[in-house]
Amino acid sequence: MPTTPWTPDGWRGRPARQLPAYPDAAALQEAERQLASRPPLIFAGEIAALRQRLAAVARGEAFLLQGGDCAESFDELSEATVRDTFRVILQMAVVLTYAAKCPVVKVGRIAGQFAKPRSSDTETQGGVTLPSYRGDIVNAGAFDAAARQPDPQRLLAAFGHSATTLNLLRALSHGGFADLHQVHRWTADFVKASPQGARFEELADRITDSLAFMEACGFAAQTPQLREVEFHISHEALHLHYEQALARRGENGRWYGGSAHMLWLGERTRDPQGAHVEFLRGLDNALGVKLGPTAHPDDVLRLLDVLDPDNEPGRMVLISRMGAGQVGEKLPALLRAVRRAGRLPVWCCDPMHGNTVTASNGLKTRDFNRILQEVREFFAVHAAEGTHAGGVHFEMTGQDVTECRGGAQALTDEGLSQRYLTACDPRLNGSQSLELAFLIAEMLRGQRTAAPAAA
Ligand SMILES: O=C[C@H](O)[C@H](O)COP(=O)(O)O
Ligand SMILES: C=C(OP(=O)(O)O)C(=O)O
Repeated sequence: MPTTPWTPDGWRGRPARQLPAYPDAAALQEAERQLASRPPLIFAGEIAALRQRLAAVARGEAFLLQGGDCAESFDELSEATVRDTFRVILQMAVVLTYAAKCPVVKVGRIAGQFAKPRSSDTETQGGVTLPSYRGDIVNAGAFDAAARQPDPQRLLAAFGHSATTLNLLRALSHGGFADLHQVHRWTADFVKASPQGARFEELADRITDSLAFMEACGFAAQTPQLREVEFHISHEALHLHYEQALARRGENGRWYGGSAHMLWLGERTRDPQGAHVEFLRGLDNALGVKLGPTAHPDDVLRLLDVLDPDNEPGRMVLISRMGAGQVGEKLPALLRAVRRAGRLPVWCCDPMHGNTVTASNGLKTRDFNRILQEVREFFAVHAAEGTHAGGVHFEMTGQDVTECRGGAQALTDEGLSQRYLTACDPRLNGSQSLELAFLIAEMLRGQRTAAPAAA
C-alpha cells in the first residue's frame, strides 16, 4: 500500500519507462504550461457515469466493447476516419447487444491514442540508427533524423487533434447519426458486399421491424436510449508529461485525468513501483491494466492494492492479452487470486497484442483465427471458473485496410501491402471487426444461457 500522499508530479521521482528523451527541456516545460491552462477534454461527471456502467459489467449485467486505432495519426484525422470507426463500433455494439440482451458499454481507443510503447528505443535501416517512432504525440514516423526527434509542440497538436475528434464523436453520438432508426445507414460500402454486411442488414431489418412495432403500440420513438448513444474515450496513459498537464481537480476535491474517460497502463508500464502506476493511482478515472503472460497473481493483487485501495465498483478493468494458446494456462490463477482477494474488476480480453507476428514480406500482422481463438479461450476459462467474461478490446478501424490476415476476406501475406496504413500495429478492418462481433455474439449467447457468474 502506498504510504506517501499523492501529488500530480509525484511520478517524477519514480523510474519512468517508455518516455521520450526531449533535447530541449525548456520547450517541453513551455508545452506543459500551455496544456495545463487549456480546458479538460472531459468532465468528472462523465467519469462517474462510465464507472457506474463498468460496475454493472463487473457484476455480469453488461458487456464492455473497447476498440479503435492502434496509433492515431495527425495526418489521417478527417470526418471520414472518425465516423467510419465510430459506426463500426456502433455496428459491433448492436450485434453484441442483440445477442447478450444486456447493455454494451462503448469505449473507443480514440481522441487521444497518440503515444506508443516500443520494444526498442532505436530503429536501424540500411546501417542508419534513429530513435524509434513513439506515436504522433512524440515524433513522426518517417525514417529521417528530423522526423524522429521528439518535439514538445506535438503535445499541443495531440491535444488539438483529440479535441477535434471528440467534438465530432459527441456530435455523432447525440446529433442523430447514432439513432437506432438509422441502423441501415451504418454499413460502409465495402462491408455491404461481404457476408457479414448481409448478415448485419438482416439484423438491421429485425431491429427496424421491432421499433416500428413498439411505436405502433404507443411507445415513444423519441426516447434518448434509441436516439443517442453513450460513447466514452480512452487511451494508454503513457505520456506522463501530457497526462499530468491535463489532470484537474474536480469539485469534490478528487483529481481526475482530463484527457479521457478511461486510461490504461500498458504491459510495459505496469510496474507497481514505476512512474505510470504512481501517477494513475491518484486519478479518479476508470483504469485499465494490460496483463500479459508474465503477469503473476501477486503482481495483480499488488496493482489492485495500489490503484484501487478502497475496492471501488467500476474502477478497474483488467485486460488480459496472453496470446492464443496461453489463456488456459495463465488466466485461471489470476482469476482465482483476484476473487479470493474479494475483488470484482471487469475482466476484458485484448486478443491483439499477444498475437502479433511477422508476415513473409516483413510486415507486422495478426491472424484473424488466432485473435478469435484467444477470445474463445477467454470465454471458456471464465465459464470454467464461474467468472464473468466482461469485455473485449480491439485494435480496429472502420477503413478498408489490409493489415490482419484471414477472416472471410481471406487476406494473405501477398494482399497485406495493398492498403497497409497503420502507424504501428496491424488493425482489424471494418469487415473483419463486424465478422468478429458476430462470432463473439455466439459466445455471449452461450454465456447468457449458462449458470449466473459467481464473481
Ligand atoms: O502497440 C503496441 C506496441 O507499441 C507495439 O506492439 C510495439 O511494437 P514494436 O515491437 O514494433 O516496438
Ligand atoms: C501497447 C499496447 O498494448 P500492450 O501494452 O498490451 O502491449 C496497446 O494496447 O497499444
